[in-house]
Amino acid sequence: MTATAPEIHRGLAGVVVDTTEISTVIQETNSLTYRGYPVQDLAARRRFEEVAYLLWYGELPDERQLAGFKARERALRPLDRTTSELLARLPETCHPMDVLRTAVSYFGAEDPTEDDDSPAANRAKSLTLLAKLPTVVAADQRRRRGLAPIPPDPGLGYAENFFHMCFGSVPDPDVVRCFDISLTLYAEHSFNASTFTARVVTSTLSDLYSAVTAAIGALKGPLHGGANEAVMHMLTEIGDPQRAEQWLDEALAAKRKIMGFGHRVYKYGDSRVPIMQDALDRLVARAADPDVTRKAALHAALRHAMLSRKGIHPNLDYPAGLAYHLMGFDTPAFTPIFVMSRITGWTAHITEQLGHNALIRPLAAYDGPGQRPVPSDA
Ligand SMILES: CC(=O)SCCNC(=O)CCNC(=O)[C@H](O)C(C)(C)COP(=O)(O)OP(=O)(O)OC[C@H]1O[C@@H](n2cnc3c(N)ncnc32)[C@H](O)[C@@H]1OP(=O)(O)O
Ligand SMILES: O=C([O-])CC(=O)C(=O)O
Repeated sequence: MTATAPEIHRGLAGVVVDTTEISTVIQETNSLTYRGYPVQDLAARRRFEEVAYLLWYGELPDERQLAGFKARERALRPLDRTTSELLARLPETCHPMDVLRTAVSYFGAEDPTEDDDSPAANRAKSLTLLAKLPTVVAADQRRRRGLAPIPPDPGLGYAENFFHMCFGSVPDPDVVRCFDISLTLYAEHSFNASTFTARVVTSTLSDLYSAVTAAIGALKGPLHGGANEAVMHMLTEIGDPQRAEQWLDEALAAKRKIMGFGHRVYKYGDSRVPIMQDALDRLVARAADPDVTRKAALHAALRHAMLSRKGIHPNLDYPAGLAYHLMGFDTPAFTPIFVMSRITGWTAHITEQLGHNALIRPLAAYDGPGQRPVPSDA
């Protein structure tokens, strides 16, 4: 009797591995919902802190709950001296995602409750990370510019405080709003590679910091979160809107992946792109600067060329990359900013995984050499 060959799903494409209550893409409407709420409505009507609360607690906060949540987050923002000194010792040649990964690993090492995986302990750790990660990202960007860190301001909201810690000032509310929208859009996306990584680590009953450290590693790659930074490098390489089509033809002929395009789940366009593109258009319009207009024209030209050549739509990283550039952030900080937002989704999934845990351990079809004798020593 011949055994039937197992069906292989490379990259787990199309495989449903578990249930989740946190978010879903509704294919019929091409809409993403967090805990049932359409993300475009959350982005339009709520601030990122409220979205974080929703992802963790399952419901939007009332006024009192939001005030308490904000106060706790603001109080946790400062880094202690040891952490600041440790991070300042990391080589500036390393990627800022390495700094973030090291920071989270260190937060775990110094937390005496690291192995307490009760919901209350994990909620406290999640809030600590949400509060401290922007402080790490901002200090690291300033260090690379040869500038001293700026301490967090507990009087400012999450988005405003990040600008303050990066630049020593808060831009006008339109810019802050565009940034806040990007944080809402980046917060959660079901079983993407980094979230799944966090769930795999959690499924072994390892601790939250280990799961987040691993997730940061997964997000860093250019096929995932690293694409927002890669988009900016690509636009810089192309340089001129007139070159977009020729550059694309050559890149496709060389079998290059075009950064910020394509998606495992969305085949007819990422539901988050219209909202982020709208925010980007607002940033371009308010800049009223020929250089910004040229960058926006190049961005649009490449989008049109990619759609006409390959029929492939942009993903969220495409408009977010240029938007972060126009907000003044250094390109290597783009993926760390993604982490500042996605920490909410990752930790919501860690809690959910622990709530009905099953060790994640798939099978592989072996196609190596058949069994053979070990040769005797030479
Ligand atoms: C927030 C996020 O993480 S969103 C994703 C960010 N990543 C990127 O922008 C990186 C560029 N994009 C890609 O590499 C891919 O589209 C991925 C990794 C996102 C999705 O990949 P998959 O679901 O595995 O799709 P797959 O790679 O099989 O693509 C299907 C076809 O479209 C092509 N394709 C998909 N995306 C691209 C792209 N960006 N550039 C060129 N061709 C592409 C593939 O080459 C493939 O063509 P083929 O059938 O002729 O071989
Ligand atoms: O879902 C994915 O595969 C990637 C993505 O868009 C995200 O993580 O936001």
